[in-house]
Amino acid sequence: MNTRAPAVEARQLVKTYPGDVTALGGMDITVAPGIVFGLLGPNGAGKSTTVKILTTLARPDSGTATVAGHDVLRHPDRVRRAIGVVAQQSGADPVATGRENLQLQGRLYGLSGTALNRRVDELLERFTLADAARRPVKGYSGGMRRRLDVALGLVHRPEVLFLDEPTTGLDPEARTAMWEEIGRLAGEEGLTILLTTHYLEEADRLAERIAIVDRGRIVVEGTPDALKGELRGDAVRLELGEPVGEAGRTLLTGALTALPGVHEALCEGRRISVRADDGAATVPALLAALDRAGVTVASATVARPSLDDVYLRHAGRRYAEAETATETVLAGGVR
Ligand SMILES: Nc1ncnc2c1ncn2[C@@H]1O[C@H](COP(=O)(O)OP(=O)(O)OP(=O)(O)O)[C@@H](O)[C@H]1O
Repeated sequence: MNTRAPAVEARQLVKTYPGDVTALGGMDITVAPGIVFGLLGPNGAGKSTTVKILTTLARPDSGTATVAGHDVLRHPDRVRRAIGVVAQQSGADPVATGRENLQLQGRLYGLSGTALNRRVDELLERFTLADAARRPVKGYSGGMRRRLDVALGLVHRPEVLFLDEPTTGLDPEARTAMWEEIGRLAGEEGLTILLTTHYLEEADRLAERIAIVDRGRIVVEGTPDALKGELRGDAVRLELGEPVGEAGRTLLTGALTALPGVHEALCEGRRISVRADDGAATVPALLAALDRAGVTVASATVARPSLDDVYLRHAGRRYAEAETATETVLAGGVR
């Protein structure tokens, strides 16, 4: 059992932005030291606001938080010494070389002389940037820039590293390389990593524990396997010929959950999600029940539970829908 104090502890963080936007509505997080903790949620869920508060860049309206044992409101300077931050936007100077960027960052943290040079060389090597070290950053690929950003966040050997959407905007190859890099970092010298992501796959792959954020709160937290394990059996998804109305929905879900081996059924618009012991074996009975109810089925698929199903269960909507809903809001200029 891990008896060390939490690396990050936030209690009931509330943050409201002008225009009555509640970004955080009582956020609680506890991150044990030495693990990769994933804050997973769609755009606008409140992940960046949480990171800003924990990294002392914003103040909560109420609530408390400690990072590496220091109170973010009372001792922001101590927190800043103990953390590394890799923000969504690169902090590197594009005109300076990779080496110069690292040297400047090191100096800001009080390193100098051979200690600084040694640390810079080590990081350039570590992030496979040694060959590009003398080239201006503006000529780097997206993946190289991101690796430099992470190296910059590590110059002063922080206890806690914040990675805000580390792979957003990277092509699939660079994303996989970054995942491998983060995986390697995780095993190192007790470093704690808090990463935010809106990629289900990223959280599943990297994080030892995941907290799902929806509308400014944690809706569920646990290991990826435990979260998926909550959902017994297979997920069966049925696409309907036409949407089902409110009244029909209750009748249908009642009829489907009465079938043997079916644990739950959720109907939203044209889609029915069913959880069943043996998905493939249950499909014929599901189709027959829907046929009896006069509902036409366009397609049926069987899958192992994914984090998307966990999100649906706890947030009450599909992950992709939550993302689209936010995009609509953004397109409307509300943000
Ligand atoms: N400076 C601001 N002024 C007004 N509203 C804001 C501001 N920053 C964030 N918000 C709003 O607060 C909510 C939470 O935003 P936040 O950026 O924390 O979410 P997020 O989960 O990090 O999303 P993203 O992945 O897009 O960064 C959203 O509704 C957002 O529009």
